[in-house]
Amino acid sequence: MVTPNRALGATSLQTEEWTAADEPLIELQAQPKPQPRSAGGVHQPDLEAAAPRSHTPEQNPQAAPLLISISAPQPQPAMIATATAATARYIDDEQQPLSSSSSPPPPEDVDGIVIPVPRTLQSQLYTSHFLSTWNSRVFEFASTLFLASVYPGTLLPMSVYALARSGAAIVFAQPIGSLIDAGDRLAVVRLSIVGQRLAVAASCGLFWALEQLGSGGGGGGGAYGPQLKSGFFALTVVLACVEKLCSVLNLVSVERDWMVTYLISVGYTSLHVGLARTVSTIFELSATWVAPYMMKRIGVIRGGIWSLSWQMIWLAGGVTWWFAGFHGMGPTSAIPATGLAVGVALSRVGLWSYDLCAQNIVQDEIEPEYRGSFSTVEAGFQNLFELLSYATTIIFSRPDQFQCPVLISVCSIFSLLELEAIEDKIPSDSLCHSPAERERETTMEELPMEPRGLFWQDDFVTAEHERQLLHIFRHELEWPEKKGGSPARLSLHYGYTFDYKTFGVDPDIPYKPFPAWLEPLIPATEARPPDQVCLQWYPPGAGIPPHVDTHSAYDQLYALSLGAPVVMQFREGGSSGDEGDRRVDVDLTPRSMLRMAGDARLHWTHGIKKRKTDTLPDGTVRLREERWSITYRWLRDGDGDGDGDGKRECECGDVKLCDTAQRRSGVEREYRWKTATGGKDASAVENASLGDNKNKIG
Ligand SMILES: O=C(O)CCC(=O)C(=O)O
Ligand SMILES: [Fe+2]
Repeated sequence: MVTPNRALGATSLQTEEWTAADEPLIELQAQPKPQPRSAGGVHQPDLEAAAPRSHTPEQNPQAAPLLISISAPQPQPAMIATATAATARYIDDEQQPLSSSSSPPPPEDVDGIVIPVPRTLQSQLYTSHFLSTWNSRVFEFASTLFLASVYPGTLLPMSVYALARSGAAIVFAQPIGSLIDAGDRLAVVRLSIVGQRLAVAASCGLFWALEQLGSGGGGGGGAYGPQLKSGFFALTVVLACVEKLCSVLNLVSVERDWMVTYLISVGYTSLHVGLARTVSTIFELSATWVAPYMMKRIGVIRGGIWSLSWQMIWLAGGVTWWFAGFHGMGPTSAIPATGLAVGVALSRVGLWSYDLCAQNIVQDEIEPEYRGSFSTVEAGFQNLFELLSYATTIIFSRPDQFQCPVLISVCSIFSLLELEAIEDKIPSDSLCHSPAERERETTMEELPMEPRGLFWQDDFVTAEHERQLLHIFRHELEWPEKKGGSPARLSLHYGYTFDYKTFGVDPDIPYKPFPAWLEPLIPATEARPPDQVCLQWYPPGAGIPPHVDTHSAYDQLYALSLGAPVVMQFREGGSSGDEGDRRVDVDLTPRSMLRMAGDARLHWTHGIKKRKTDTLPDGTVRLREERWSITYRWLRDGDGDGDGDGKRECECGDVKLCDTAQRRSGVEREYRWKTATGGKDASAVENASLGDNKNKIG
């Protein structure tokens, strides 16, 4: 479809001169930087909604996955009993919801001793657990702020700090688990609380001392200032590890048994629970292999959608099973509980896979400088849903009300998927059509404007396909070294390499086959594949000088735009210094394919100014962002003029822009370049436009 107003108006940049010197990069203005699309449309809400979410090993290495999802109900008195059961067993006689007539008898430990849990202990336990979780989260956030203020301008200390903290949780996961399993549970909870508080208090003192020492290594502390600062920092790292381990200890020792107890209360033995946990963990871990494979095959977005769908299907199945049995057998019957447990365990493959897909999208979509704030907002949402989960289980705390939190949780997950789908504008066929199939459906239309010969196609690739491509460009390709300080375009070449001395294919450089990602991007509108394809990366601020792609060498020309939009300027007849030549700006929108033919190809130059913003016709100043383009070139037939010499020649006769016309009219090569480029260095422009030297092409 032809986009109206594609041409941005021939006058908007009329007075600007186009030389490197005259084109200083416009510094970032007070333009609001486009906010990252809220989570690239796929931000990570807490999919567990009404259940505490701790599905990464780092967050909760020990907690049973099953527990996490089904532990939504607050522990009933009987549940607390086994939660703290290492040395004593309690049952609250007054409340005993699990020993109602329709329920099996309350759980007993192997010794069969049951001791009531005092209400005060229950509420203390809840309060303490709430405070521990709160403490840990606030500390995590505050420590980042402290470090940012102590070490401005570098992410290194913060990263070391966070890495050590998370690393400790992973490395010490096993010993912590053994401590919980082997020790006195109440003592372990106490140890975790005291340890966490002490670590936080000591860290605060150290942060204060670090602040006093000043930022950037200098400041206070006299001659020993820097060493002191490093020492203090090392101590804060150790304390962060202690704090993290204590918080995991607390989380696991208090929360884990809710689920275990629930399953035991419906008739599970310890062996059954152990088996269920193992199977569930295997499911979760399988996502580590499933997700990357899936992303490779169908892309991150579709991978994310498949993961969410998988999650929903199993959750729906589990919940249906559970509800079906709920009225018949009661909440404490093993069969409905097993149905729910199986559904939840299987659904978690989807949750983990989704998380991995979302991480990938965040990496690709969110600018590095926003990733920090993005992650804190994300963490905020997780905490919010966690709080909501506690709230629902406080409101619906009896086992016969357990269906309410479960229902709320599942509904939240379903509605979140709906939101994701709407926000990401997932096309209805995106689950089953490959991008390659879709992209050939449309055809090119000529833009109704001067220069004639610009053919356009919106959405040559889908947004999802584009995302996959950008991922490959960013992470899988080897780009040539960047030279110089200012933002410069980098190029990679495929197919034949053009030799500017002979104006033919360079026989010394072997044909470089098109990589798999390029194959589906070859325009199907030409009789044969292009002879040369050039992938170019434009960092913000980079451009390409005005030029015509060598007439004699190449016939038609296509350019696919990916990433951020950019304004390309066409100038009539090349710049000969007079200001009368017409200029037309064309907004190259992402995923669009442009074909240059006729006048636009032969008699107008094209180029992209080196600057950090583009001004649109309505006055909007748009910040440049990373852009990639793929240029496709077809070699002209040799001996097109029929004189038998086999030379590639162009018959357009434009002495200003055509190398054949210039050669025929005796214009010297050097001069020819200068004419075409308004006096700029010739080879620089040719290299700029057509792909640099042989070495780079490799
Ligand atoms: O980046 C583009 O879209 C066009 C690049 C170009 O003109 C060229 O490579 O010759
Ligand atoms: Fe070009």
